[in-house]
Amino acid sequence: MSTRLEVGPDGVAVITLVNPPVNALAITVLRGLKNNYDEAVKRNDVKAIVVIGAGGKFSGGFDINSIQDIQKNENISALGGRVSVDLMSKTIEDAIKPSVAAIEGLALGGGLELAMSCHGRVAAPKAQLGLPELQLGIIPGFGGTQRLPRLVGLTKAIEMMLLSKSISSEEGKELGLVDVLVPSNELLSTARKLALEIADHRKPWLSTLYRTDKLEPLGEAREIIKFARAQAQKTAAHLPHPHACLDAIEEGVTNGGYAGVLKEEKVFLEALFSDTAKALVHIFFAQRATSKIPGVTDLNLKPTPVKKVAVIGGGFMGSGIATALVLSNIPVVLKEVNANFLQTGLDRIRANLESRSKKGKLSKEKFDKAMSLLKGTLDYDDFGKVDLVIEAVIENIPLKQQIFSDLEKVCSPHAVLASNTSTIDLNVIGEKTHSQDRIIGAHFFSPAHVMPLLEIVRTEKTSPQTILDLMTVGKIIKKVPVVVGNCTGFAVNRVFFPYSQAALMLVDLGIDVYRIDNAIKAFGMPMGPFRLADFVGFGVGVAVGGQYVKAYPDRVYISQLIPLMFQDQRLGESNRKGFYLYDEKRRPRPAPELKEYVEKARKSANIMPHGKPITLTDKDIVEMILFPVVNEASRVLDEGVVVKASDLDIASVLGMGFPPYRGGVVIWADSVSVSYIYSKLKEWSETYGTFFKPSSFLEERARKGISLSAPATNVTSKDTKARL
Ligand SMILES: C[C@H](O)CC(=O)SCCNC(=O)CCNC(=O)[C@H](O)C(C)(C)COP(=O)(O)OP(=O)(O)OC[C@H]1O[C@@H](n2cnc3c(N)ncnc32)[C@H](O)[C@@H]1OP(=O)(O)O
Repeated sequence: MSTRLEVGPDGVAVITLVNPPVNALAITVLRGLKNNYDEAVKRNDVKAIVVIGAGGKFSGGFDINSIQDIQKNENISALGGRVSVDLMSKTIEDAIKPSVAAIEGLALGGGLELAMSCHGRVAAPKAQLGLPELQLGIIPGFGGTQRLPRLVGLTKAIEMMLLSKSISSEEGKELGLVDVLVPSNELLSTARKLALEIADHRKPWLSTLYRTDKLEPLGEAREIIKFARAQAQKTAAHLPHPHACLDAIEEGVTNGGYAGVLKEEKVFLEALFSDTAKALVHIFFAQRATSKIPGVTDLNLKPTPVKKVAVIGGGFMGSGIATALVLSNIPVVLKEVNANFLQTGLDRIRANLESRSKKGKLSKEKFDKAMSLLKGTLDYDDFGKVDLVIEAVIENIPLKQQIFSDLEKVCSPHAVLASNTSTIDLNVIGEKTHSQDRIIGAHFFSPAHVMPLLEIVRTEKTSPQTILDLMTVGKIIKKVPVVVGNCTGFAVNRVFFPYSQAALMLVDLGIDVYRIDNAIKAFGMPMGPFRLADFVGFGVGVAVGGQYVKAYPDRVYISQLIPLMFQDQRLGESNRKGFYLYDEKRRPRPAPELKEYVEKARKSANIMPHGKPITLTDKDIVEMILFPVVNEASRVLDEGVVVKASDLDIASVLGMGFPPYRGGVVIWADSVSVSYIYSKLKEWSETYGTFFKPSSFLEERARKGISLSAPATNVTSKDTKARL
């Protein structure tokens, strides 16, 4: 892990970044770069310098492992000094010899910042260029906030940074970020040539930091920054770092690039140690760790190529799943029970694709391609040729059992047989087959073509090959697959069931519905529990609630509120009447008549102490709703429903919208303190009943002072073990 220096007879020193897989700028690489530059500048046989990345990738940026080390050890020595000032500016940009970056594959974060410190940039087609640091809760820290606006203009640079949005090298060429675009095989030779031309002053020797030609005039620049601040306030009100990034940009626009670099350095270091950055860096690694499943991904198995998929059922879930598949170029056979249902399913898929086209996210060509991959059917004739079936019919056990026993007969023996059930035990679904090893859950979240999470549910009989094959398809269709065990609600729905239960109990205890939603939204959830109940629909809520009462009778709270409303044909958002009323654009407003239902429910529950509403702060509300979620998460960890705690963090963020800048439900619980959560749950369980009773796992961790995210081997629990 370092760099390589080779000086050619043409007088060009080629410095190669070598740190697979993405040539991240680890401290050794940054040191190597500095040493190579010092040597190249000193040597008489060197006229110019080219920087390139090994293995077809320029660089994925500063090493995020080092960021985590810096955060954990609270020590910035892993940065290797003042990289922005000393290496990027003084050593590279101000050198007496010019440099050219030869970019292939990707130049992200510190990688692009390195390229922008060079005096020219040559790129191969389709390289990915961007400054995605804000996604990690930090800001660009190697001069990017200054150099990018000077190369592409303020508006585009702000968009790229604030949205962490990368562009292609083709777009980079149009904008001026890339000077020359050449085929891969000409990349190095063209970069050498350009470097020599700059050295000989046949091409301009431009130091980006001192350029102003692309910057908007000061007044206009200030307006652009003001607008960006307003946007950041609207879209990310909880987050300070987008504003910090704009502060650094503004300093450079007002007082010059070098002043901007100094401001950026200060702000970058502050952001690095923020809770937001710690949480988002955790999320970065947690997301990648979901692909590492012991006993599955470490067996050297090869994924079976999935060339064609069958989806059974063209309802909302089935059509969403089929949409996700055709969007990723996988041919789909959609099966329904009659021509009418089939047409409705196909129309839904078309509508999903059209909605993307209208938003400019799908070209006409891609739309046509996706539609051409779709075939409707009423029989099993095509099923012999599919490699994967995803069943998405109604939650009816005999129906599903029949389908799976049919599938066993009509599909090839290697085909993966998946069910999108969210409540039915997969062992029961596969009971009537001899193919339990290839039966698996593919639990998509609605809308399936939009939501990024895919819970892959394995039973004790599911084979590693089947799991691997579904994980692979999940990745192809751009989902984050999280492998979980087989239990009611799997990981996400199970952990978040107490979310609505606790909220209903608080209402019966006298707290206002809308106040609860507002407090939870202020915490950072995309919607409060009552807005969510409307969104999901009361029909689903009542049915799923029944399953939980059966599965976890010791910890459910039975409120009459939703059943009372349901009886009166209030179905939630679908008929525009639930806890809220909805206009034709589905905008919610409080429902004045809700009061009567609440009063009736409270009367029937009769749990207010001395018949009087309890008093809570917003903090209490958040804790009384989310600590039971943590409690269930602790059981899920204890039972081994997820492979590791960070899987639950990712699942909570991608499946429930738990705020990523809080790191996911487990890491958040650790940040609050396990013993505090335990003590509160214990107190409430004594006052309000067993719904709040802390799990033995939580109790043990609190007693021993061990975090919830620590691996299970640290604790021996008496509780039940994995139901995998
Ligand atoms: C001072 C500076 O301004 C600060 C910075 O530069 S911060 C870093 C900014 N850069 C980024 O945010 C880019 C982060 N990386 C990515 O977006 C993606 O990994 C990528 C687009 C580079 C590649 O994506 P993809 O091909 O899907 O592979 P992906 O699985 O994500 O990554 C491959 C491996 O590289 C690692 N990796 C990627 N970028 C890395 C980085 N900057 N540092 C350390 N490791 C990195 C991943 O952790 C993963 O490791 P694993 O195989 O052990 O799990």
